Amino acid sequence: MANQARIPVVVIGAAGKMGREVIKAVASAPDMTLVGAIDTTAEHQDKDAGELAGLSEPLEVPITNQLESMLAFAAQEKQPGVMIDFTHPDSVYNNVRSAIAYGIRPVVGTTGLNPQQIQDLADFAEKASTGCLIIPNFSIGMVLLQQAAVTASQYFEHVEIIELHHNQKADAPSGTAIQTAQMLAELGKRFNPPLVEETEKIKGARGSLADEGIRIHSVRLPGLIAHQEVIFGAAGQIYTLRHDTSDRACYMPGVLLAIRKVLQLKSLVYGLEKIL
Ligand SMILES: NC(=O)C1=CN([C@@H]2O[C@H](COP(=O)(O)OP(=O)(O)OC[C@H]3O[C@@H](n4cnc5c(N)ncnc54)[C@H](OP(=O)(O)O)[C@@H]3O)[C@@H](O)[C@H]2O)C=CC1
Ligand SMILES: O=C(O)C1=N[C@H](C(=O)O)C[C@H](O)C1
Repeated sequence: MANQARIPVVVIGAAGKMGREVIKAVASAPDMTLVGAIDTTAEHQDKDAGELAGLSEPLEVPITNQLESMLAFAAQEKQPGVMIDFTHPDSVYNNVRSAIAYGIRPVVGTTGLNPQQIQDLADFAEKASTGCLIIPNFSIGMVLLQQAAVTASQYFEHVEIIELHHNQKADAPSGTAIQTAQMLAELGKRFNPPLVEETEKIKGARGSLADEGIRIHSVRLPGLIAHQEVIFGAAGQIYTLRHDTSDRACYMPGVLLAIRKVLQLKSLVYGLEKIL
């Protein structure tokens, strides 16, 4: 495919665990080309993004911390550009606003945006008539788990979520667990009616309380990547749904799909299940 016809992609968080994986995936996609690799880590400035990601050949795209100038550069490409964000909950909101301001479509993997921030970004994307995707989890297995959980929640009154992640994760609960709880809460029924008055002898023992009485428990340990259980209970039975990741490559088909789909959108869409 001629270079002009490829989707120009900017990766922000390029030196991180997910950013490196995305760079490899974009480099191997026949319809995409990496035009920018942004990361604030001082020790990685000016390194070749491909080499940093572990590719045998350089991509001739240096890591830079200059977001605005990189967005301005991408905006000059003939094809509409996409920025994929895997950074940090503290920076993602401003990154996305900047991308939209330059006409670059954001695909957001970073979790930790609060509901007000998501609404603000939706309003901003709508006004700019620009596609934007916020995807708390890019793996197909998690979409299937969530669908099964929604089905089960029609028949169970008691449910708790346990999410388990590596201990370099900044936000808790995970974006995926929050989204899963939201999906169950959308049914409009209250879960976990109390049978006794509970006392937490140590604060937080019963986890965090999401909408409609759904509890989320967060585990952080080295050795984990990303895992989630949704546990339903009823008299005499337990129904457990579990998803495990063993390699961040599991997110890449979803990431590439999102890069292609965001170009067809004119507003903000939340969740991988909406674009499958
Ligand atoms: N949606 C999904 O399917 C998935 C989402 N995630 C989410 O993606 C995010 C990133 O995860 P992960 O890759 O593991 O994290 P990492 O910490 O490994 O990578 C983040 C990178 O972004 C850099 N960074 C931070 N702030 C900025 C900024 N303002 N501009 C440019 N670069 C910046 C960091 O630099 P420094 O370290 O120097 O701060 C780091 O190199 C998290 O929110 C995580 O929850 C993760 C996996 C899957
Ligand atoms: O930080 C991670 O690793 C992950 N973050 C996302 C989340 O918060 O849900 C997605 C996945 O769980 C991996």
